[in-house]
Amino acid sequence: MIEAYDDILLAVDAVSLSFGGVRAISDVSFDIRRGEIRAIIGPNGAGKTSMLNVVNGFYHPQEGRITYRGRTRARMKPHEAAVQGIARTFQNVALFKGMTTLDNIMTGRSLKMRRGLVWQALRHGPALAEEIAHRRVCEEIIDFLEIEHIRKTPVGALPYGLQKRVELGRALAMEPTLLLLDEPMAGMNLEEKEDMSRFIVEARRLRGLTVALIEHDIGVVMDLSDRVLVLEYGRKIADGVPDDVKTDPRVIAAYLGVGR
Ligand SMILES: Nc1ncnc2c1ncn2[C@@H]1O[C@H](COP(=O)(O)OP(=O)(O)OP(=O)(O)O)[C@@H](O)[C@H]1O
Repeated sequence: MIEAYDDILLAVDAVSLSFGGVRAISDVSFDIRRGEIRAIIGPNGAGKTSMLNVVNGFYHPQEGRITYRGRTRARMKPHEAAVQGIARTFQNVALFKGMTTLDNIMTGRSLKMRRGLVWQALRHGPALAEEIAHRRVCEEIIDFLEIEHIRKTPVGALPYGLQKRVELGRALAMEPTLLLLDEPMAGMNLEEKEDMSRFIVEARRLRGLTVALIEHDIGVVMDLSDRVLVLEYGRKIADGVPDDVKTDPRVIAAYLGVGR
């Protein structure tokens, strides 16, 4: 298991984010501990995706601070997030649809490739050795995610559930410290959700990952997560272990009870 479970990997402190007149996030603070699976839930429009975009540097909050691995950041671009070990998947799958599963997962390695494009194109000498090493990492991920049978299939031809799995593979290929998953099980049937849950738990165990995920399926969230942050209209209304959050009257009123 993870040794430093109590360490804070990421702290969000009094963050507020507006788009023109729309306040997407209002004064939200929470943290993510190293090695935990942290869920962010809430009704539609609660600010969940905006929060992931703040964490990975895609949006810059007007107020508040983000501290990652002990360093408080000013502004950060998404590609810097990747360099710092933050990877993410998207609500609507963002893969190269004409490329195969293997090639899509290989794109997750691009930051780790040391040889330039010319060397890569020549596929010769050190560049070839490097490519083989990257391929090996990707093949291991393909085995791990049980998608060997589709490794040469263009992802556009795959059912949605498998595309989500390939997207997870690409994120894992980045060998992140913090993995952000935006609705990893949306549109999946029960069996696919169980598979995805298993992969997330195993990725955490085997790779020492920390995971933050947005998910609407409350059953999955409560089973999978160590702690759950609940947002409503951009505000934090609850934060704690699943058993406490489940029974919190504000959460029941805002989210669980009315099925919005
Ligand atoms: N780029 C943007 N420009 C303007 N408004 C935005 C933008 N992104 C989000 N918003 C607004 O901010 C609020 C929070 O949106 P966000 O997508 O973060 O919520 P969410 O909880 O992820 O919702 P959902 O569950 O529907 O994905 C909403 O009112 C939304 O319309």
